[in-house]
This record gives sequence, C-alpha cells and structure tokens, in this order.
Amino acid sequence: MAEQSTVVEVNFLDRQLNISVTTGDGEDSPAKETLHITEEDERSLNLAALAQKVAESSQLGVLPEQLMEPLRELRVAGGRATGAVEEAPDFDEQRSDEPAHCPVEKTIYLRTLGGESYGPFSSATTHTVGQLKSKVSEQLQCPLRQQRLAYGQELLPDGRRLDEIGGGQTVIELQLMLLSSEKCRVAGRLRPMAPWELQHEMEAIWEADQQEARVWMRDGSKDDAISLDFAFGPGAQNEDIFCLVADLPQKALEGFSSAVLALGARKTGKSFSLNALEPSEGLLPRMSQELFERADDSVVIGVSFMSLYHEDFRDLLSPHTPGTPGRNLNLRESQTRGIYVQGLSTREVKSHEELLHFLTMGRTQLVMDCTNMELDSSEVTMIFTIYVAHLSGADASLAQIQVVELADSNSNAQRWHVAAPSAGAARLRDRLQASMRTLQDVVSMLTRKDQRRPIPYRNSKLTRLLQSSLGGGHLLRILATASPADQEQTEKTLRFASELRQLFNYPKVSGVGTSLRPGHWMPSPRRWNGKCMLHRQR
Ligand SMILES: Nc1ncnc2c1ncn2[C@@H]1O[C@H](COP(=O)(O)OP(=O)(O)OP(=O)(O)O)[C@@H](O)[C@H]1O
Repeated sequence: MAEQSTVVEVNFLDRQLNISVTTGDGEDSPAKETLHITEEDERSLNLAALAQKVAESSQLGVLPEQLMEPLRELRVAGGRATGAVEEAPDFDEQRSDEPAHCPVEKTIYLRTLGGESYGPFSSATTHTVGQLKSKVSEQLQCPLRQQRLAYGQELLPDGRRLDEIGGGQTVIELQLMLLSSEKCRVAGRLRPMAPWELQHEMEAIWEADQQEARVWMRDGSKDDAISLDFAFGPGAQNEDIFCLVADLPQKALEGFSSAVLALGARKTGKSFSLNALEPSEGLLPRMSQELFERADDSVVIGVSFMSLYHEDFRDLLSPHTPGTPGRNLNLRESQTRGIYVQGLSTREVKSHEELLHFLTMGRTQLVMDCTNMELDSSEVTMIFTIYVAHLSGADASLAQIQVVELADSNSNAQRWHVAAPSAGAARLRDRLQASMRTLQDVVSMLTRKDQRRPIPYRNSKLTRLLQSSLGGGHLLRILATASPADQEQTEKTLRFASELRQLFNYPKVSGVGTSLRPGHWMPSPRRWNGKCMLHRQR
C-alpha cells in the first residue's frame, strides 16, 4: 500500500490564521481542506493548544505534531501564530516515557553547530531547559528566539528538568541549535560638499569620527553625538563603506537572506553609495563581484529589479506600457516563498557583468518612467534583488539579497536643484510620507519591544515587503547618507538610523526543506534537483 503523506501550509491573512492540509498517497488525487482560525483564538491559545484545536476540527485527521513546525516557523518569520503567548511544553515532553531515575546534580556544557561553547551551568541552580536558554541569552546579551536544545537525537522541551537528562552522568554536553539574533548594523555617511551647496556658500557643520563611529555637529557638544556602528566622513570611499555588507554574499551562499537599505534626504549619495559603477563601485557591484567569485557550479544566481511609488510596484526589467504586465504588481504571501511580488520578472545571471547589465537596464527604465510621469527619481523607492540558489543536495538553500534605495519623503528639504513641486507631486509626497511614517512606526514598535499590538507591517507596501528584514528572519544593514551642511535633514536621518540599531533580527537559512524551486524566479528549473518538499511528514 502506498504511504500517506501530509502537507501543511499556514499563513496569517486578513486577521485570521489559515491552515491548509493536503493529504495523499500518491495514487488517488490528493484531498485538501482549509481551516480558518479567528484572530481571537489565534491570540488566546498557546501554540500546542492551537495545534490541538486545529487537529480536532480537521476532517483529514491531521495530527497536532504535524502542525507544530509550520506554526512555529510562521511565528519566527513574524507572520503571527500566537506571537504574544509563551509556548506551552512540547509534545515531546508530554510523551516522555523515559525510565525514572534518581536526579543527580549535573554540570552542563552547551555547544552550537558553529562550534561556540557555553557553560558550565549547574542543574542545582538552573533547573529546566527553559531557564538554561534564558541564561545563554543573558550571557550573549541579546535575545534568542527559537533556540532548541538537544541531547543526542532527542529534542529537549523547555519544561524538561536538566537533572533528568543523560542518565547517571554528572557532566553532560547539550547541542544548542541556535537561531540567534543579530543586531541591525548601521552606517552613517556624510558625503563631500556638493557644488550647489558651495554655490550657496553653505558650510560643513557635521563631522564624523570613523574610529568612534559617531557623528556630531561642529558647534555642538560631543555628548550630543549620534552613535552608529560605522561613521564615514566626506573623505571615505565606497571601498571603505563596503565593510557594512562584505559578509552578505557569503551569507547568501549559506542560505541567509538579507536586506541593505539606503536612506537619506535627496542628493545625499544613496545611489552613489549603492550603485556607482567603476571606478568607485558602490555596494551592489561589490557584492555581486564577491558573490560570483565565491559561487561554484552548484549555485544559480538570478536578479529582479522593481520600483515602488504611489504604492505601485513596477517591474523595471520588463517593459510596462499601460495594459501590459509589469505594473501595479501585487504583494502575495505563501508558506514556500514568504512575501513576494507576484508577476515580477526574474532573470538568471551567469556573470558579474550580466548582473550589472540588468542594473543599468532597470535604471534606464526608471528614468523613462520618471520622465513620463514628471517625477523626480528621488521620490521613487528602488528594489534590486539578487537571488542565490544553492543546489547541492541536502544543503540546498535559496536566499536573497534585497538592495533597497528608499525614496526621500521629506517635503521640507531645501531643494536648490529642483523646480517647485506640482500638485500631483505634492500628493505623491503625502503618500511617501505616510509610507515612511509606517516604517518609523514599525521600527519604533519593534525597538520598544511593544509587541502586544500587531506590528503595522500591512499599512504600507514597503514595510510589508520588508517584513522579514524588520524583526524577522533576514539580516538587515542600513546605510544612512547625509549632507555635511544640512542641520535638520542630517540630524533627522542619522537619529532614525541610530534608532534602527536597536532592531534585532533572527536570521535563519531560507529555502531549506521547502518546495520552492528556482522555476519560481528563474527560467531554468531543470538545474534544480527538486529534492526538498515542504513539511512533508509521512
Ligand atoms: N561620497 C561621495 N563622493 C563623491 N560624490 C558623491 C558622494 N556622494 C554623492 N556624491 C555625488 O552627489 C550627487 C548626488 O548623489 P546621488 O545621486 O547618489 O544621491 P541620491 O541620494 O541617490 O539622490 P536622489 O535623492 O536623487 O536619489 C551625485 O552627483 C554624486 O555623484
């Protein structure tokens, strides 16, 4: 008789948790059911109780254990599922049928897959697995999420007593599968004085101290300096600022997705820092170069490029006259792909030069769009994404590096170089400001750890697109560019950037164990070994 398989997919949309269960034995057509859980239930139940409730109402007989992993992953990705509620003891604990033995005081050491060690801890003062996890978090001085402890092959639930692990041994070593948090890294960059500033006899009033990673006003006190992770003055080259993102290509090859956000007032050097081509190559060409140098034959690389203005995504790599695809693209979310832009074209690239070709092509399209719509390019957000599929068997992963040049939403900036805005442009600026306000709201809610209310990711397309990078499973790097001569704008930009330093993300390898195939984003599905399936439990 053929084996029965069950596939579970979950998402949280329109204020309800949707769980779809598909079962099949490979012979008959699969049976599918969709269960909807109200927001109230989703909030009030812990994960285990929720899984139990769903299992009870399932016509297809899905087991609570089969629901736990997808629900946990949804929570880690920030897509909800009892986010505010402490997790109940695992099913493993409820099923524990180990023979009882006299507890012995244990000395415990932890080792991560990366080889880091923690300990010793004593079971006399640290009684449970949950308490041990908190101690490790304290030691690392950063919160950890979804860390799992294992003894050999056995996963240890939070409620498990440490003195019951490992039989009669007094020293035991546990493996810590750590989904550790990473602080968002932020660089501030003051560009050189611009010709239009010199023309207006403006003077540089801001200074950066690269050593101390601080920026301050010349006339002010150093106590008011703005602290960042990196600070670069007008003399810095693009080569110097590359340290902000230098590890991301390798991380992508290991399956970690990331986003690089450039923000700042107009004409402060966002584009120069990100996209400049030779001789002073920006961060994007440098990352591309690094990626192609490190990638071997098992890696497939693809790109997409889109713009966002007026809450409208436009594909910059496919022509979009009215009525054709490529504009007004919608955001979608699926278990396998996360949050993505439906219909966005993606191109496989085989060399660094080919990647730069698409960067240039997209920017040309953007200039045409802006001319057609009488827009200034600084009012448009641009998102260039590099997809990195690592296709080697069990290590298969699919990651992306999103490079985002944020629009300048600030209507108060002194614009020495642009004409007065038209009424249409003013309306657009209102939308832009609303979108930036949502970004600020999301950041301030995340940094205040105020997670009781839902984080308003859905209030703008930008924050929804970047959801995984704002407190989710992607790495995040920020480049804040500013003029050395503009008091208000520079202060505003750098203070916001400094606030972003308090953001924590919980990077995790993307694409492993999912059914996502490169065919979703590049035209060469034959190169994918098609081995992995999503949460397929037999
Ligand atoms: N660090 C720098 N060194 C030398 N020139 C720079 C630097 N930063 C910016 N510039 C120059 O300043 C001008 C404005 O820079 P850029 O177009 O990159 O700004 P932007 O913030 O992307 O502008 P927009 O808001 O229009 O998108 C360009 O001529 C650019 O070459």
